[in-house]
Amino acid sequence: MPEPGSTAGGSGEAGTPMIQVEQLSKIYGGGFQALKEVNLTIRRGEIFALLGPNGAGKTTLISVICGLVNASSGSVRVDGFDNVAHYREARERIGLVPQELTNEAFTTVWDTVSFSRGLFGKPKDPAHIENVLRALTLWDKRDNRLLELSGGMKRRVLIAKALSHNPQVLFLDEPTAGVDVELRREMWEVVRGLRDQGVTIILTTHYIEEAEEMADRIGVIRRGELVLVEEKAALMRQLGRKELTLHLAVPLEALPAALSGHDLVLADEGHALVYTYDVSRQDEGTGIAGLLADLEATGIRVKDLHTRQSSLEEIFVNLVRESA
Ligand SMILES: Nc1ncnc2c1ncn2[C@@H]1O[C@H](COP(=O)(O)OP(=O)(O)OP(=O)(O)O)[C@@H](O)[C@H]1O
Repeated sequence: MPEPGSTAGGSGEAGTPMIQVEQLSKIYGGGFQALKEVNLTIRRGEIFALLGPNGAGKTTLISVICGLVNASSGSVRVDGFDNVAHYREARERIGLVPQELTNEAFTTVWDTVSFSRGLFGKPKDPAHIENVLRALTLWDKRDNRLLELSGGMKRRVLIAKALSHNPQVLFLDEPTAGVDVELRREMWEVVRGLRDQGVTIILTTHYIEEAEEMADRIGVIRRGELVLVEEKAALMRQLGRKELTLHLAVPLEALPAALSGHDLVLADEGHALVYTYDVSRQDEGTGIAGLLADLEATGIRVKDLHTRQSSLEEIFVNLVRESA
Protein backbone atom coordinates (compact mmCIF):
# COMPACT_ATOMS: atom_id res chain seq x y z
CA MET A 1 0.00 0.00 0.00
CA PRO A 2 1.49 3.35 -0.93
CA GLU A 3 2.32 5.74 1.88
CA PRO A 4 0.30 8.96 1.89
CA GLY A 5 2.22 11.68 0.19
CA SER A 6 4.17 9.27 -1.99
CA THR A 7 3.64 9.46 -5.72
CA ALA A 8 0.88 6.83 -5.63
CA GLY A 9 -0.92 8.23 -2.55
CA GLY A 10 -3.79 10.44 -3.61
CA SER A 11 -2.90 10.17 -7.25
CA GLY A 12 -6.42 9.25 -8.28
CA GLU A 13 -4.97 6.36 -10.27
CA ALA A 14 -7.49 4.07 -11.86
CA GLY A 15 -7.30 0.62 -10.34
CA THR A 16 -6.31 1.74 -6.84
CA PRO A 17 -9.18 1.59 -4.38
CA MET A 18 -11.04 4.79 -3.53
CA ILE A 19 -11.68 3.60 0.01
CA GLN A 20 -10.13 0.79 1.97
CA VAL A 21 -11.62 -0.25 5.30
CA GLU A 22 -9.70 -2.85 7.29
CA GLN A 23 -10.76 -4.71 10.43
CA LEU A 24 -12.90 -1.79 11.52
CA SER A 25 -14.68 -2.07 14.85
CA LYS A 26 -16.68 0.48 16.82
CA ILE A 27 -17.73 0.10 20.41
CA TYR A 28 -19.78 3.06 21.65
CA GLY A 29 -19.27 4.52 25.10
CA GLY A 30 -22.00 2.43 26.70
CA GLY A 31 -20.20 -0.74 25.55
CA PHE A 32 -22.43 -1.39 22.54
CA GLN A 33 -20.53 -2.85 19.58
CA ALA A 34 -21.93 -1.18 16.47
CA LEU A 35 -19.29 -2.44 14.00
CA LYS A 36 -17.49 -5.79 14.07
CA GLU A 37 -14.26 -6.13 12.11
CA VAL A 38 -15.59 -4.71 8.89
CA ASN A 39 -13.44 -5.10 5.76
CA LEU A 40 -14.54 -3.25 2.65
CA THR A 41 -12.93 -1.92 -0.50
CA ILE A 42 -14.71 0.68 -2.60
CA ARG A 43 -13.57 0.97 -6.21
CA ARG A 44 -13.23 4.21 -8.08
CA GLY A 45 -16.28 5.25 -10.03
CA GLU A 46 -18.70 2.68 -8.67
CA ILE A 47 -22.06 3.11 -7.00
CA PHE A 48 -22.01 1.04 -3.84
CA ALA A 49 -25.20 0.53 -1.87
CA LEU A 50 -24.99 -0.32 1.81
CA LEU A 51 -28.18 -2.08 2.70
CA GLY A 52 -29.37 -3.07 6.13
CA PRO A 53 -32.22 -2.94 8.60
CA ASN A 54 -32.62 -0.17 11.20
CA GLY A 55 -29.78 -0.02 13.66
CA ALA A 56 -27.54 -2.32 11.58
CA GLY A 57 -24.60 0.11 11.66
CA LYS A 58 -24.85 1.87 8.28
CA THR A 59 -24.61 5.41 9.63
CA THR A 60 -21.88 4.38 12.07
CA LEU A 61 -19.81 2.93 9.23
CA ILE A 62 -20.04 5.98 7.01
CA SER A 63 -19.48 8.29 9.99
CA VAL A 64 -16.25 6.48 10.83
CA ILE A 65 -15.08 6.56 7.20
CA CYS A 66 -15.84 10.29 7.02
CA GLY A 67 -13.95 10.90 10.26
CA LEU A 68 -16.99 12.07 12.25
CA VAL A 69 -16.87 9.14 14.66
CA ASN A 70 -13.66 7.54 15.95
CA ALA A 71 -13.08 3.86 15.31
CA SER A 72 -12.28 1.61 18.28
CA SER A 73 -9.87 -0.39 16.13
CA GLY A 74 -9.00 -0.94 12.50
CA SER A 75 -8.22 1.54 9.78
CA VAL A 76 -9.69 3.55 6.91
CA ARG A 77 -7.82 4.88 3.90
CA VAL A 78 -9.34 7.34 1.49
CA ASP A 79 -7.49 7.54 -1.83
CA GLY A 80 -4.52 6.04 0.02
CA PHE A 81 -4.63 8.49 2.96
CA ASP A 82 -5.21 7.17 6.46
CA ASN A 83 -8.26 9.02 7.78
CA VAL A 84 -6.70 9.59 11.22
CA ALA A 85 -3.02 10.24 10.50
CA HIS A 86 -3.88 12.25 7.37
CA TYR A 87 -7.32 13.45 8.29
CA ARG A 88 -7.24 16.57 6.16
CA GLU A 89 -6.23 14.88 2.92
CA ALA A 90 -8.75 12.08 3.51
CA ARG A 91 -11.59 14.41 4.47
CA GLU A 92 -11.21 16.81 1.56
CA ARG A 93 -11.73 13.91 -0.83
CA ILE A 94 -15.12 13.14 0.70
CA GLY A 95 -18.50 14.77 0.25
CA LEU A 96 -21.18 13.78 2.74
CA VAL A 97 -24.84 14.34 2.01
CA PRO A 98 -26.82 14.25 5.25
CA GLN A 99 -30.53 13.57 5.35
CA GLU A 100 -31.70 17.10 6.10
CA LEU A 101 -30.74 20.75 5.85
CA THR A 102 -30.07 22.45 9.15
CA ASN A 103 -31.03 25.99 10.10
CA GLU A 104 -30.15 27.77 6.92
CA ALA A 105 -33.63 28.70 5.77
CA PHE A 106 -32.80 32.35 5.11
CA THR A 107 -29.56 31.78 3.22
CA THR A 108 -29.55 31.75 -0.58
CA VAL A 109 -28.64 28.67 -2.57
CA TRP A 110 -25.50 30.35 -3.90
CA ASP A 111 -24.30 31.47 -0.47
CA THR A 112 -24.91 28.19 1.32
CA VAL A 113 -23.09 26.16 -1.34
CA SER A 114 -20.17 28.65 -1.53
CA PHE A 115 -19.93 28.66 2.27
CA SER A 116 -19.64 24.86 2.35
CA ARG A 117 -16.61 25.09 0.07
CA GLY A 118 -15.05 27.63 2.42
CA LEU A 119 -15.36 25.19 5.32
CA PHE A 120 -12.75 23.03 3.62
CA GLY A 121 -10.36 25.94 3.41
CA LYS A 122 -10.58 25.89 -0.37
CA PRO A 123 -10.19 29.16 -2.27
CA LYS A 124 -13.32 30.65 -3.83
CA ASP A 125 -14.16 29.12 -7.21
CA PRO A 126 -17.36 30.64 -8.63
CA ALA A 127 -16.95 28.70 -11.89
CA HIS A 128 -17.01 25.39 -9.98
CA ILE A 129 -20.02 26.43 -7.90
CA GLU A 130 -21.79 27.42 -11.12
CA ASN A 131 -21.01 24.01 -12.67
CA VAL A 132 -22.34 22.20 -9.61
CA LEU A 133 -25.53 24.26 -9.53
CA ARG A 134 -26.08 23.78 -13.25
CA ALA A 135 -25.48 20.01 -13.01
CA LEU A 136 -28.14 19.82 -10.32
CA THR A 137 -30.53 22.15 -12.21
CA LEU A 138 -30.34 24.66 -9.37
CA TRP A 139 -28.77 27.47 -11.37
CA ASP A 140 -32.04 29.35 -11.86
CA LYS A 141 -32.63 29.13 -8.11
CA ARG A 142 -29.23 30.43 -7.05
CA ASP A 143 -30.64 33.63 -5.55
CA ASN A 144 -33.59 31.95 -3.84
CA ARG A 145 -33.57 31.42 -0.10
CA LEU A 146 -33.75 27.79 0.98
CA LEU A 147 -37.16 28.22 2.58
CA GLU A 148 -38.53 29.05 -0.86
CA LEU A 149 -37.47 25.72 -2.36
CA SER A 150 -39.44 22.52 -2.91
CA GLY A 151 -38.42 19.32 -1.11
CA GLY A 152 -36.67 18.02 -4.21
CA MET A 153 -34.67 21.21 -4.65
CA LYS A 154 -33.65 21.17 -0.98
CA ARG A 155 -32.31 17.65 -1.41
CA ARG A 156 -30.35 18.81 -4.44
CA VAL A 157 -28.92 21.70 -2.41
CA LEU A 158 -27.61 19.12 0.08
CA ILE A 159 -25.82 17.38 -2.75
CA ALA A 160 -24.50 20.68 -4.15
CA LYS A 161 -23.06 21.56 -0.72
CA ALA A 162 -21.37 18.17 -0.51
CA LEU A 163 -19.87 18.66 -3.99
CA SER A 164 -18.73 22.22 -3.39
CA HIS A 165 -15.13 21.29 -2.55
CA ASN A 166 -14.60 18.90 -5.52
CA PRO A 167 -14.73 15.61 -3.58
CA GLN A 168 -13.93 12.36 -5.38
CA VAL A 169 -16.31 10.27 -3.35
CA LEU A 170 -19.82 11.13 -2.28
CA PHE A 171 -21.67 9.53 0.63
CA LEU A 172 -25.43 9.75 0.56
CA ASP A 173 -27.12 8.77 3.80
CA GLU A 174 -30.58 7.52 2.88
CA PRO A 175 -30.93 9.92 -0.04
CA THR A 176 -34.59 9.17 -0.64
CA ALA A 177 -35.89 8.42 2.86
CA GLY A 178 -39.45 9.63 3.13
CA VAL A 179 -39.74 11.12 -0.36
CA ASP A 180 -42.38 10.34 -2.95
CA VAL A 181 -41.79 8.05 -5.91
CA GLU A 182 -41.36 10.88 -8.41
CA LEU A 183 -38.71 12.61 -6.32
CA ARG A 184 -36.98 9.31 -5.69
CA ARG A 185 -36.61 8.79 -9.44
CA GLU A 186 -35.33 12.34 -9.82
CA MET A 187 -32.69 11.70 -7.15
CA TRP A 188 -31.62 8.49 -8.86
CA GLU A 189 -31.10 10.43 -12.10
CA VAL A 190 -29.00 13.01 -10.26
CA VAL A 191 -26.85 10.31 -8.65
CA ARG A 192 -26.34 8.49 -11.94
CA GLY A 193 -25.32 11.78 -13.57
CA LEU A 194 -22.68 12.30 -10.87
CA ARG A 195 -21.32 8.80 -11.37
CA ASP A 196 -21.10 9.49 -15.11
CA GLN A 197 -18.92 12.47 -14.23
CA GLY A 198 -16.54 10.17 -12.35
CA VAL A 199 -17.71 10.61 -8.75
CA THR A 200 -17.61 7.44 -6.64
CA ILE A 201 -20.92 7.04 -4.82
CA ILE A 202 -21.72 5.23 -1.60
CA LEU A 203 -25.30 5.29 -0.47
CA THR A 204 -27.07 3.80 2.48
CA THR A 205 -30.62 2.69 2.06
CA HIS A 206 -33.47 0.72 3.52
CA TYR A 207 -35.01 0.47 0.10
CA ILE A 208 -34.03 -2.72 -1.65
CA GLU A 209 -35.59 -1.25 -4.78
CA GLU A 210 -33.10 1.59 -4.59
CA ALA A 211 -30.11 -0.76 -4.37
CA GLU A 212 -31.52 -2.90 -7.15
CA GLU A 213 -32.04 0.13 -9.37
CA MET A 214 -28.84 2.02 -8.69
CA ALA A 215 -25.96 -0.03 -7.38
CA ASP A 216 -23.06 -1.68 -9.15
CA ARG A 217 -22.28 -3.54 -5.93
CA ILE A 218 -24.25 -4.16 -2.79
CA GLY A 219 -23.09 -4.64 0.77
CA VAL A 220 -25.47 -6.02 3.34
CA ILE A 221 -24.81 -5.06 6.94
CA ARG A 222 -26.49 -6.69 9.87
CA ARG A 223 -25.80 -6.14 13.57
CA GLY A 224 -22.54 -4.43 12.74
CA GLU A 225 -21.27 -7.19 10.51
CA LEU A 226 -20.87 -6.96 6.78
CA VAL A 227 -22.54 -10.24 5.92
CA LEU A 228 -22.18 -9.90 2.16
CA VAL A 229 -20.50 -7.76 -0.51
CA GLU A 230 -21.30 -8.68 -4.06
CA GLU A 231 -21.80 -7.40 -7.59
CA LYS A 232 -25.48 -6.75 -7.94
CA ALA A 233 -25.76 -8.85 -11.09
CA ALA A 234 -23.88 -11.76 -9.49
CA LEU A 235 -26.01 -11.48 -6.37
CA MET A 236 -29.13 -11.76 -8.42
CA ARG A 237 -27.65 -14.72 -10.29
CA GLN A 238 -26.17 -16.61 -7.37
CA LEU A 239 -28.86 -16.19 -4.80
CA GLY A 240 -31.81 -15.78 -7.11
CA ARG A 241 -34.21 -18.60 -7.39
CA LYS A 242 -36.64 -19.02 -10.17
CA GLU A 243 -40.17 -20.26 -9.93
CA LEU A 244 -41.93 -22.17 -12.66
CA THR A 245 -45.70 -22.21 -12.33
CA LEU A 246 -47.54 -24.89 -14.25
CA HIS A 247 -51.26 -24.21 -14.68
CA LEU A 248 -53.07 -27.53 -14.86
CA ALA A 249 -55.84 -28.50 -17.27
CA VAL A 250 -57.48 -30.56 -14.50
CA PRO A 251 -57.01 -29.61 -10.83
CA LEU A 252 -55.28 -32.04 -8.47
CA GLU A 253 -56.40 -32.88 -4.95
CA ALA A 254 -52.95 -33.88 -3.81
CA LEU A 255 -49.45 -34.10 -5.15
CA PRO A 256 -49.05 -37.54 -6.83
CA ALA A 257 -46.41 -39.72 -5.21
CA ALA A 258 -44.73 -40.14 -8.59
CA LEU A 259 -43.75 -36.45 -8.45
CA SER A 260 -42.40 -36.46 -4.89
CA GLY A 261 -38.82 -36.36 -6.15
CA HIS A 262 -39.31 -32.80 -7.45
CA ASP A 263 -39.33 -29.55 -5.47
CA LEU A 264 -43.03 -28.99 -6.09
CA VAL A 265 -45.88 -27.30 -4.24
CA LEU A 266 -49.54 -27.54 -5.10
CA ALA A 267 -51.05 -24.05 -5.36
CA ASP A 268 -54.15 -22.18 -6.45
CA GLU A 269 -56.49 -24.79 -4.92
CA GLY A 270 -54.95 -27.57 -6.96
CA HIS A 271 -55.01 -25.66 -10.24
CA ALA A 272 -51.27 -25.02 -10.32
CA LEU A 273 -47.97 -26.66 -9.49
CA VAL A 274 -45.11 -24.40 -8.47
CA TYR A 275 -41.60 -25.67 -9.12
CA THR A 276 -38.62 -23.84 -7.59
CA TYR A 277 -35.06 -24.13 -8.85
CA ASP A 278 -31.72 -22.44 -8.48
CA VAL A 279 -30.82 -20.13 -11.30
CA SER A 280 -27.14 -20.61 -10.44
CA ARG A 281 -27.42 -24.33 -11.14
CA GLN A 282 -28.74 -23.92 -14.65
CA ASP A 283 -25.53 -25.43 -16.10
CA GLU A 284 -26.18 -28.71 -14.28
CA GLY A 285 -29.74 -28.63 -15.49
CA THR A 286 -32.79 -27.10 -13.92
CA GLY A 287 -34.62 -30.39 -13.64
CA ILE A 288 -37.46 -28.99 -15.73
CA ALA A 289 -37.06 -31.53 -18.54
CA GLY A 290 -37.31 -34.42 -16.06
CA LEU A 291 -40.28 -32.80 -14.36
CA LEU A 292 -42.17 -32.38 -17.63
CA ALA A 293 -41.44 -35.99 -18.57
CA ASP A 294 -42.74 -37.21 -15.20
CA LEU A 295 -45.85 -35.06 -15.55
CA GLU A 296 -46.58 -36.60 -18.91
CA ALA A 297 -45.99 -40.12 -17.59
CA THR A 298 -48.42 -39.39 -14.72
CA GLY A 299 -51.00 -38.12 -17.21
CA ILE A 300 -51.08 -34.58 -15.85
CA ARG A 301 -51.80 -32.06 -18.60
CA VAL A 302 -50.38 -28.56 -18.41
CA LYS A 303 -52.52 -25.74 -19.80
CA ASP A 304 -49.99 -22.96 -19.49
CA LEU A 305 -46.76 -22.13 -17.68
CA HIS A 306 -44.74 -19.11 -16.65
CA THR A 307 -41.51 -18.39 -14.79
CA ARG A 308 -40.67 -15.72 -12.26
CA GLN A 309 -37.23 -14.59 -11.04
CA SER A 310 -37.07 -13.72 -7.35
CA SER A 311 -36.34 -10.07 -6.65
CA LEU A 312 -33.48 -8.64 -4.67
CA GLU A 313 -36.02 -8.04 -1.92
CA GLU A 314 -36.62 -11.75 -1.50
CA ILE A 315 -32.89 -12.41 -1.67
CA PHE A 316 -32.28 -9.81 1.01
CA VAL A 317 -35.01 -11.09 3.30
CA ASN A 318 -33.69 -14.65 2.95
CA LEU A 319 -30.15 -13.50 3.64
CA VAL A 320 -31.06 -11.56 6.76
CA ARG A 321 -33.13 -14.47 7.95
CA GLU A 322 -30.31 -16.97 7.33
CA SER A 323 -27.77 -14.95 9.26
CA ALA A 324 -30.17 -14.38 12.19
N1 LIG B 1 -23.66 7.56 19.91
C1 LIG B 1 -24.10 6.32 20.12
N2 LIG B 1 -23.97 5.74 21.33
C2 LIG B 1 -24.38 4.47 21.56
N3 LIG B 1 -24.96 3.70 20.62
C3 LIG B 1 -25.12 4.22 19.39
C4 LIG B 1 -24.70 5.55 19.07
N4 LIG B 1 -25.00 5.78 17.77
C5 LIG B 1 -25.56 4.65 17.31
N5 LIG B 1 -25.65 3.71 18.27
C6 LIG B 1 -26.19 2.35 18.14
O1 LIG B 1 -25.43 1.66 17.16
C7 LIG B 1 -26.28 0.85 16.35
C8 LIG B 1 -26.08 1.19 14.90
O2 LIG B 1 -26.61 2.49 14.64
P1 LIG B 1 -26.56 3.17 13.21
O3 LIG B 1 -27.17 4.52 13.33
O4 LIG B 1 -25.20 3.06 12.69
O5 LIG B 1 -27.51 2.20 12.39
P2 LIG B 1 -28.15 2.39 10.95
O6 LIG B 1 -27.92 1.10 10.25
O7 LIG B 1 -27.67 3.62 10.32
O8 LIG B 1 -29.68 2.51 11.33
P3 LIG B 1 -30.87 3.37 10.65
O9 LIG B 1 -31.16 2.67 9.37
O10 LIG B 1 -31.96 3.23 11.64
O11 LIG B 1 -30.37 4.76 10.49
C9 LIG B 1 -27.69 1.06 16.86
O12 LIG B 1 -28.02 0.01 17.73
C10 LIG B 1 -27.60 2.38 17.61
O13 LIG B 1 -28.53 2.41 18.66
